[in-house]
Amino acid sequence: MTLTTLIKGGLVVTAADETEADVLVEDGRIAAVVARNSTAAASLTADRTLDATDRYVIPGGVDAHTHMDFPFGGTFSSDDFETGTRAAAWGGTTTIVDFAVQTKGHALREGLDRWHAKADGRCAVDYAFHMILSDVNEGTLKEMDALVEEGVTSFKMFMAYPGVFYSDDGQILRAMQRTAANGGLTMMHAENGIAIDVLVEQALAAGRTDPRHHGEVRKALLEAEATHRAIQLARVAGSPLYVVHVSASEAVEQLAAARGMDLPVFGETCPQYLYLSTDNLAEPDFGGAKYVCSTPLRPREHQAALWRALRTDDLQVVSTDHCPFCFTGQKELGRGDFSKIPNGMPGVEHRMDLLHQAVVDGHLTRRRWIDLACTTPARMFGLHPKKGTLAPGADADIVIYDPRAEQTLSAETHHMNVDYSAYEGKRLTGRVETVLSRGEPVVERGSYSGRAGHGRYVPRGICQLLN
Ligand SMILES: NC(=O)NCCC(=O)O
Ligand SMILES: [Zn+2]
Ligand SMILES: [Zn+2]
Repeated sequence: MTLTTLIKGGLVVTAADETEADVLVEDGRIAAVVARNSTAAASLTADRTLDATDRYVIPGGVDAHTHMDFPFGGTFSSDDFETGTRAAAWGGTTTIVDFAVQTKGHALREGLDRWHAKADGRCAVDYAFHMILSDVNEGTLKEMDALVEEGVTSFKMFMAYPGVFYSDDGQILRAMQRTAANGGLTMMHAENGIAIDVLVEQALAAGRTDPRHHGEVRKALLEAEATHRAIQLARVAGSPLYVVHVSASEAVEQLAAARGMDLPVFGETCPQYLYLSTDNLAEPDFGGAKYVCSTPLRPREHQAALWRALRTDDLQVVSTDHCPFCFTGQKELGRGDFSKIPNGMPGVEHRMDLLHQAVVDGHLTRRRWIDLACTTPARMFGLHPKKGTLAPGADADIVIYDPRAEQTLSAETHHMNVDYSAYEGKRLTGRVETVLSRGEPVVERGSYSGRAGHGRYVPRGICQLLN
């Protein structure tokens, strides 16, 4: 017999509402959300009661952009599915959507099977996959239809990284035409990689080898240009478009203009672009390498545009792009040549808290916090209403959140498998207290009770934001 759980006394916050309500969980699903002043609330009983007095009760986070055990620059990201999903659970994220990789010259199926093998039996929370297209050809295009049918409904392409993941405009157009026909969503890493490589070569030839030059050569205008081009290609193909890790205000302008024309164009940013900047990339003694990611961190002036776009819905999702590499032995591969620093930063554990801090600081409302971190990612990637909300029938992925707890982020205390924190010493108000994944406690009042293998693969439907 399965246990029933009653979460009592909290403020239930969803993207749509804030209600003093109690939440009843049965068989891993939400059975009822009952307003506290109703007669029904008085008669609710369960095998186990969790006290949420003075706490928020929110949906588990949906992080739609992670890279566990991801190959880059001759190494692999340092979190695998076991350590990465455990850290996600600690941070109140109960679903991740990771990127399976097609290797050049190989089938999508081969890459997807490899990602299933990496994740199967290892995850602490539920997971799904996008597919990275590294080699768009006739075979790839045919396979895309089958993947959409089986629940891998989004495909990432790269206008960056020539010779590695890069697709040219013709390949991009063909793949977009395919998603226009099969209901898939095209995701784009929008940076002009061909032009960037020229600037990289020139910088290195001039002796500009430090990490800060990574930010300088990956120019905001080259993000904006690629964003513009991706939008026009999507228009020609008649396909929806989701631009990942947007960091430049000029790229936001492109998205806003497209959305102003009612085009099905969406965008995501990440906490690192909201809180960190080129100042971090300039940290001495190669310290800037910790912050090398692409798109790169930008000068602080870009942040206001990103916060504004999150409020006005020109950006709809905040994901982490969690792709950690240890400083020792991994980031160090690029000492003396910034182009050899593996690209990516850790973050899967801190997204919910960093966005709650945005509520504290007045950038976002509580409901918008939940919308950006839980509900819209679930709808964008075909997981709603099973994931991303608190409503009868939804999976009981629930976080009890203490909005007044104080914490200081540090590599000493985080749970990600990486030897530094991008936010070392940052003080935050608010903290995840208890996390349920399909009704099972995975974090209980600050101690871990999850297990590898609890997390299940979730096939996805198509994007739910299209008319
Ligand atoms: N973002 C990053 O620097 N690394 C991960 C790969 C990608 O998303 O481009
Ligand atoms: Zn990318
Ligand atoms: Zn990424």
